[in-house]
Amino acid sequence: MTRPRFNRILLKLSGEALMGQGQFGIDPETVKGLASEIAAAKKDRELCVVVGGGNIFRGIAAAAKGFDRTSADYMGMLATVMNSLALQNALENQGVDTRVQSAIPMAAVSEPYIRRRALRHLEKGRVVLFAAGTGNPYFTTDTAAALRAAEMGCDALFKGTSVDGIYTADPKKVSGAKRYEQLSFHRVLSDDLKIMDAAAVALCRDNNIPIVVFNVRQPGNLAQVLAGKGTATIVQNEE
Ligand SMILES: Nc1ncnc2c1ncn2[C@@H]1O[C@H](COP(=O)(O)OP(=O)(O)OP(=O)(O)O)[C@@H](O)[C@H]1O
Ligand SMILES: O=c1ccn([C@@H]2O[C@H](COP(=O)(O)O)[C@@H](O)[C@H]2O)c(=O)[nH]1
Repeated sequence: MTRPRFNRILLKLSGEALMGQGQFGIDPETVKGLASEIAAAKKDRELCVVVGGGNIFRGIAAAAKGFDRTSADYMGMLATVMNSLALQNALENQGVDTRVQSAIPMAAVSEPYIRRRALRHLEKGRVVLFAAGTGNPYFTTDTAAALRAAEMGCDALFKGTSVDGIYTADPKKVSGAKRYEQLSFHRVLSDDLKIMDAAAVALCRDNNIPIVVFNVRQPGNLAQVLAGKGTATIVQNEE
């Protein structure tokens, strides 16, 4: 199947994509590799990025162990700021102009999120990294990615994760699960395919933003998938 070409995209990177072979945290070599793939991708399109925080802190996991959920979620959002700064640093080392905008104002380390300013950065060819998720607890960075993709008028949301698409069930738990090549938003929601939270999927559906799910931990895959090749699942509205 040939996938369409997109000119302004939002790339959502799972926090785990920054861990490398480790079980936790940020691996500088891995971040450098990701940055060079993003630098190449940037040459042909406008690009914004949202990075998750799962390599450092997940609010819901901490809440299950007795943490106050809202405090834990704020800690999770702070984790995404660290990841964004790490990626910004690696991108700038490769000569890519970037700005980090945080949904939780943090004047010493980033710009606050200002939609019109972010749009201007994109027009000037800068990569904009949106940090701190939506700025609200009880959300995820997938929802933040869908929200910012809608606000920035992105043509598509590319979700780079540790699986190469959407399966009939979680492939890490169900060995016989089958991968879909394409799917409707309706199907993702009605079959409760937990690749993204429902709020993010519904936001993309309502704003007609296709979602492309691919494995970003496989080197070189981002370029392949952006070129409409490689293994991925595309989610879009039915004709
Ligand atoms: N139907 C499905 N098809 C594919 N993957 C699925 C499905 N259901 C659940 N998953 C799981 O969804 C996960 C997607 O994780 P994702 O990258 O979104 O993590 P995240 O929480 O956004 O990132 P982070 O690491 O930043 O917290 C995969 O690891 C996969 O195991
Ligand atoms: O809008 C948001 C986004 C994120 N969080 C918290 O951050 C962590 C890490 O994000 P992931 O999407 O899991 O990578 C998340 O578990 C939440 O605790 C948030 O509260 N609001």
